Amino acid sequence: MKTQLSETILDTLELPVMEAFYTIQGEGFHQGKAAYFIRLAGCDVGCHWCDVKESWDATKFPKQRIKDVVAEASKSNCRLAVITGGEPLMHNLDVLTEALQLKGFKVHLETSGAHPLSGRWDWICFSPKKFKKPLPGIYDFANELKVVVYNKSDFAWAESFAENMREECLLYLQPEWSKQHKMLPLIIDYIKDNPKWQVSLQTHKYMDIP
Ligand SMILES: C[S@@+](CC[C@H](N)C(=O)[O-])C[C@H]1O[C@@H](n2cnc3c(N)ncnc32)[C@H](O)[C@@H]1O
Ligand SMILES: Nc1nc2[nH]cc(C(=O)O)c2c(=O)[nH]1
Ligand code: SF4
Ligand SMILES: [Mg+2]
Repeated sequence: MKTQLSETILDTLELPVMEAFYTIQGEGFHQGKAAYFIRLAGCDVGCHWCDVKESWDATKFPKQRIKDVVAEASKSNCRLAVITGGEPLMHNLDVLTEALQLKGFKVHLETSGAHPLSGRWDWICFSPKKFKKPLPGIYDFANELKVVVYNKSDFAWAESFAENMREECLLYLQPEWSKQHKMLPLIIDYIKDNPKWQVSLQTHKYMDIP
């Protein structure tokens, strides 16, 4: 079994990092856990309600060596890394995930699934988008499906994905932040009628943390 990545690879490979920060995972199954977030730049999906549009243009952010990104992450107290973006799967994530795992991290992914899956993951949160269709390759690997609900038609759209997921995949409905007041009551009623679903709120926004 390989236990070390070659120094040459770690010295050479770079990724565009918009920001990296130590916080609490605010969403989904792991909500409430301390986690080190690595937000990779670049996204071509174009959700009009995206809460991190600054991440879309990867050229705005300098590339960082994977070695340095992992060294920074290792200074945090936790051993849970969340790779998000932007759309992280626009980049090959094999080396980043392996390097983090070799430092003892569990590595979680936040993705729209619109690009081919790379990397080895301890947890995958799949959040499909209408604006660029996901690739079906992600269906068999997702641990949670987290659908953002922006309007009423999104419930039927969410079901169309749920039926493709593995039996053990957890199902979450998350209100779009600006539509929370309108959509949360509908989500609550929907889940009471369809209890295979659970609510996911962006709890970090209530806690006013990154
Ligand atoms: C910014 S995205 C980055 C990862 C990836 N591009 C994706 O969309 O899954 C991280 C998570 O935030 C969710 N999200 C983005 N904007 C949101 C908003 N305005 N309200 C609720 N959830 C939002 C996304 O659906 C995704 O689950
Ligand atoms: N605290 C916190 N939790 C999160 N869970 C998913 C996030 C993301 O932007 O991917 C996110 C985020 O931006 N902050
Ligand atoms: S896929 Fe993710 S990062 Fe890209 S626009 Fe949509 S929510 Fe934002
Ligand atoms: Mg976020």
